[in-house]
Amino acid sequence: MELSYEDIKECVPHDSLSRAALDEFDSYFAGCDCGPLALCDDCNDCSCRKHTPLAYEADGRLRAEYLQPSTVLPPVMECGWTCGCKGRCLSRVVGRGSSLQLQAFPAAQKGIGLRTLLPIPSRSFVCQYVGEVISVEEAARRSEKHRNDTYIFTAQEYFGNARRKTCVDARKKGSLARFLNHSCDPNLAIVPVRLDVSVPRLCLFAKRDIMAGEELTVDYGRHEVDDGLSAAFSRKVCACGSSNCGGFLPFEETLFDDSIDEKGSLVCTIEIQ
Ligand SMILES: C[S@@+](CC[C@H](N)C(=O)[O-])C[C@H]1O[C@@H](n2cnc3c(N)ncnc32)[C@H](O)[C@@H]1O
Repeated sequence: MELSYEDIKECVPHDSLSRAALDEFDSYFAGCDCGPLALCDDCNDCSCRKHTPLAYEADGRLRAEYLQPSTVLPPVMECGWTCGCKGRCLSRVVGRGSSLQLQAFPAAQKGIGLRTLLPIPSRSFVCQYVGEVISVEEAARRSEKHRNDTYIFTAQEYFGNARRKTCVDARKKGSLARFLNHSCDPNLAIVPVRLDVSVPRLCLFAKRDIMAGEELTVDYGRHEVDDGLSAAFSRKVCACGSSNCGGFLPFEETLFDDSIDEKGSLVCTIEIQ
């Protein structure tokens, strides 16, 4: 595992991205022209809300439907710096950041893990998975190289029949979120959130109330019944300790397949309306 990394606050584009993908980092949404006191909720005429409903409750927590498995959801889009609204806007949660205190700690067989020093209410924004945004081909190359030890998270979003993959590698550049370990019964869920530009931010929200001192975990990918090939394919034994543990880290089961999302990358799949 890789302990030294450059600490960054936001994702950075990598040269492996196409010109069009690089341009997305600088192409800002028009934003709403609401006044500084606007709430930008579903009850006013905010132009941002005409595209997507407000994803948050008044206390800033994500609406429950966004954490339901297998639901088709509208994308989460927040107001950003091109918008006229300011402090009262209810659509600025990731944009405001988090005041939670997170800490890396030794997590036995899992290496380093991440825990919270404060209680976290269910559906609160916890942190962003930041790193280098790399091309699918570069993700395939890197995950082949590091196999049992990857920091790449691939979000797959489906917009009807179109699929968009966003690959974020926190190996060399990242934040404390890079220490999130896998659990088959995780307390965090990953949700792509957009503000300012169309490149999604991979954001982690609490699936339930989390106590101070608890390890923060996420599900790295798909779960399949063990086909007996785990040992032959050198899959890493999962040490999550949950009662429904699948036995092996899910993202490593098809390391020797051809497609990028089966090459050891952590995968989340989201269907968007
Ligand atoms: C994104 S890193 C997480 C941080 C890592 N533990 C570290 O020390 O840097 C992913 C790697 O952590 C380890 N890991 C994560 N969850 C695990 C689990 N449930 N059981 C065993 N190892 C795990 C695996 O080596 C995996 O490739």
